[in-house]
Amino acid sequence: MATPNHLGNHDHRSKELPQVLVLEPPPIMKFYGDQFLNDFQLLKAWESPLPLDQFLSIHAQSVKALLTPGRYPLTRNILQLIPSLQLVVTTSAGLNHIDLPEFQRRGIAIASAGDVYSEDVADMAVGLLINVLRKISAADRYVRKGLWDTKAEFPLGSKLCSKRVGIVGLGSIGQEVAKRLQAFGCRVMYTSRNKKPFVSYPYYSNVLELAADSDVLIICCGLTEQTRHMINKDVMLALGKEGVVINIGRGAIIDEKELVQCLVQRELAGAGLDVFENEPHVPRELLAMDNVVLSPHRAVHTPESLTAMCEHVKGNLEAFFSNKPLLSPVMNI
Ligand SMILES: O=CC(=O)O
Repeated sequence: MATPNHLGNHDHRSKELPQVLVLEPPPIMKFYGDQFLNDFQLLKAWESPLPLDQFLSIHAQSVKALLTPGRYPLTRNILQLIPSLQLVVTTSAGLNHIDLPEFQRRGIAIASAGDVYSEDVADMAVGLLINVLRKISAADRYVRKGLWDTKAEFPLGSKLCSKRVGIVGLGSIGQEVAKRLQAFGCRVMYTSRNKKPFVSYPYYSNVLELAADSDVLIICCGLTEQTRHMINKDVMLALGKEGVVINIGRGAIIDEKELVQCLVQRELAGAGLDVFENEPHVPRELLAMDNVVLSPHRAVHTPESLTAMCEHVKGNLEAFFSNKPLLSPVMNI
């Protein structure tokens, strides 16, 4: 295989292929390499010995498409260095790494993960909830530590069926969570920016009222200025001492310091967290709590979802370069 030169070019064929800038490899490339993008010339910034701004200046007037992972901040400063950019394909469902108003101002289209991950993330949300309620991780630790054979009684878990579950954000992930929990016999209700006419779950326009009527809150929305710290102390106190919080959205949707305090002071019964405010930092207090289940932001990733994402990214890039509609355009920017 040809080694890339400082421009990020890979082989002699690449000159004729549409160029796609990649500033940092997205998870699909880490797991599957980049063979699935053989029909494109990938300009890999991280393989260039040049500083990023110099690397970008070489391609600034020509490159039209950028492929990016969810964690790479796409700021006004970066966009200024790539004035020819017309499309960003992000492999994330969340868009909080993107300066959306600046994209809109520049007329740059965005294609997101769409609903490719929704089923896997919903499975994880339900898995975390059952784990917290039935203490599966704690039970595993109890057995491994050899405590079964002793007088240390393992505490009772709590039943999932008939729990009142408040879903925060009824987009495609929230809808998949709702579908699964209905099958478990839960009473599903939700809050969302708007009432969804196609579902019959009770709608709350206010998260505080939703929390007051729920046993469990599952955070499924995106992180925006409106949702940052939306799950604050008042919301957690309204959920109450028997309440459980599950977060598969973004860490900063919950006020993490207050969450820790509520758990320490037993104002909440437990939490299942796939996401954190300052990843990969996890507050130390949480590590010691048996009623908290922790996961390293992996809800979206299964071999199946990553395979689907390879196809999805390819499909979006092919659509763009052949002037067809994107598979998953972000509309409301
Ligand atoms: O968290 C992962 C994503 O937004 O896709």
